[in-house]
Amino acid sequence: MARITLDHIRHAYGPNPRTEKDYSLKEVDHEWNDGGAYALLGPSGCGKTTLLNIISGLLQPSHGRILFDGRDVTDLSTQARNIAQVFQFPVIYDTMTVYDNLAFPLRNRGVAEPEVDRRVREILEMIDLTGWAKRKAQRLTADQKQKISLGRGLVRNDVNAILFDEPLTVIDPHMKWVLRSQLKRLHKQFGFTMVYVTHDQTEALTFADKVVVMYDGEIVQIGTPAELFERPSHTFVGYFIGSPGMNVMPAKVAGSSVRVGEETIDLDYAPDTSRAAKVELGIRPEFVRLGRDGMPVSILKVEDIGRQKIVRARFAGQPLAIVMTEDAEIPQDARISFDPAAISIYADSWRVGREA
Ligand SMILES: Nc1ncnc2c1ncn2[C@@H]1O[C@H](COP(=O)(O)OP(=O)(O)OP(=O)(O)O)[C@@H](O)[C@H]1O
Repeated sequence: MARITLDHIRHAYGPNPRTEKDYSLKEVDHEWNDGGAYALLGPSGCGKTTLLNIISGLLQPSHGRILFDGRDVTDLSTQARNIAQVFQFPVIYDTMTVYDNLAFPLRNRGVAEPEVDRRVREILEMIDLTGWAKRKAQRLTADQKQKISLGRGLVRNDVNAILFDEPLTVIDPHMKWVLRSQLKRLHKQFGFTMVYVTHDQTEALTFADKVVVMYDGEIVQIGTPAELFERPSHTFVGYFIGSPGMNVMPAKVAGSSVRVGEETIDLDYAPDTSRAAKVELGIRPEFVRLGRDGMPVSILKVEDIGRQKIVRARFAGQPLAIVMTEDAEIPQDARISFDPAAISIYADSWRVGREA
């Protein structure tokens, strides 16, 4: 497995890119750890596949270099990069048996038959197709074929990295959960470097140690699931991670206090927003306290979602979501306060840290 260095990578699909807007992938300059499980998460069109294809060698970046364990592989083909890939739709040989499909990547590399057999049986069990080993792949359902693709991606343990591009899209919801947990287990057991593209936050948060959130051709945050939840670096991360997403409201900062509408909230630090055209306050619905003390709020609606309820309210002229436990009481004349440690201030959409 390999450490992957993305050295000032940028990509434009069209010729002669001039402005930032011409780049489908804006500058990425990061190092991803050997044995790390990374998820690339973001909405459709944000550049996830572009970045994955640059890592795999299907696409040459317009600028920058890519290194595996310090070795420049920018000009190498996918095959020479020694990478396994699993795509959204099955890539298998229909006329071969399930067993032979899984054995193919190993036999291709000259692995001895007893070892081929051991690995293939292990994978067959993992993807729950042991009973189908001798069947021709063409007889299988789309779901089963995709499991073979996944198996082919995992069967070799000498690859530099395994890249997954939305691999579970065609898999049914229960099996999705099973396979995701197995991927996680395999990662722990073998320490593969894995990069997993998805637009589904649950998939990203359960699979990865580090989630790479992309928005509009840019990486806006790389963090553990907890970091993305507690300290979203960009308002987009706040919206995109969590359900409901973070409350983001226009604000004005003066020293160590912040105004939202007519309300003033004290902070325990003084964020520097002096150069920002747009200043916002972010607070996750889980960290808004609703009770008898604090600032006035009008309650519009209460949604019961099982063990929790979501209160839809209006605060200082802005919509506000509040998450409460199922049994929490909502008083007649409800008021709110924000957990000071959970308030984030954003200057032109980027979080201004407490150290600022
Ligand atoms: N071959 C191409 N030629 C021109 N533009 C492209 C090409 N492939 C992608 N793009 C553009 O690059 C941007 C990023 O696309 P990309 O496929 O990387 O996003 P994505 O996050 O993987 O989206 P999705 O989840 O829909 O696959 C989009 O604006 C897309 O239209």
